[in-house]
Amino acid sequence: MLGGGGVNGLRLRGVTIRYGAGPRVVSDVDLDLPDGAAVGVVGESGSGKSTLARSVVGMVPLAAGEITRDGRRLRAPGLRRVPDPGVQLVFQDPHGSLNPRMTVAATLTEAARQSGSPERPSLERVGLADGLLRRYPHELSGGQLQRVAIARALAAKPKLLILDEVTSALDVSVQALILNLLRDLRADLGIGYLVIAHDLPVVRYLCDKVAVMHRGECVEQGPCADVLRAPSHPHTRALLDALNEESP
Ligand SMILES: Nc1ncnc2c1ncn2[C@@H]1O[C@H](COP(=O)(O)OP(=O)(O)OP(=O)(O)O)[C@@H](O)[C@H]1O
Repeated sequence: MLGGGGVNGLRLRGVTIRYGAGPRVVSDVDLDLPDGAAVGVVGESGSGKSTLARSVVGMVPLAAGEITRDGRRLRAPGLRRVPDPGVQLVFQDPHGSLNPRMTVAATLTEAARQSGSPERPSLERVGLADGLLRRYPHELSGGQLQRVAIARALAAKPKLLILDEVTSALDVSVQALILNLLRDLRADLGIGYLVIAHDLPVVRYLCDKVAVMHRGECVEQGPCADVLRAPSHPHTRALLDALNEESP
């Protein structure tokens, strides 16, 4: 069923989320990610960024609104979770997101099988040597694990990767390498990103547009250059101050 009017890319309209009978933690959010676009979502802790990201892949249900991709309704209240391999989520903590009892090769083979892909995603694509295929997660560094998690997400040949604080758990020097990798992947594969981040330089590095969340609402969105340099909303200014943002 078409819910998004045949529009290309991911579209969120009126997305509202609550956990159980609790208060709304995301309220009436509209967001557009045309194919290949990279959009950041920033906001203080608890503002609903991760919840919004999880709703896109169907991990949390919507209380109101809808999410469509290429005009196909994926998420809406009461709608059974529609699988969409075109959107993959990469988590903050690669230790928690990879099965500790599976080798890298087994993890990637399993991801390929689940997505119906004939071939295992390549480690070279994410800057790792094939020699790591036989290792288990505990034998890898945080940066290597995050690269494996990214390779796994690429198995389904997604149009969009949701990156939920993917560099936050890593050392600063490793963060830069992962950001370079993500930028290269986008340039080479044309995939889009929805980047959830505390860190505004991360968003500025990876994204064209940014949306600012405050207490579950999207209070401002627009090109990074406009929003991060000359925010119009007081909460964006407060967020920039809180993060000790330096003038570019
Ligand atoms: N599983 C859950 N059950 C109940 N409430 C939850 C759950 N997960 C998150 N929340 C609440 O939803 C609100 C939004 O949390 P969320 O993690 O989406 O925010 P966030 O902006 O991603 O924060 P952070 O940057 O700290 O990760 C918070 O008030 C949080 O306590």
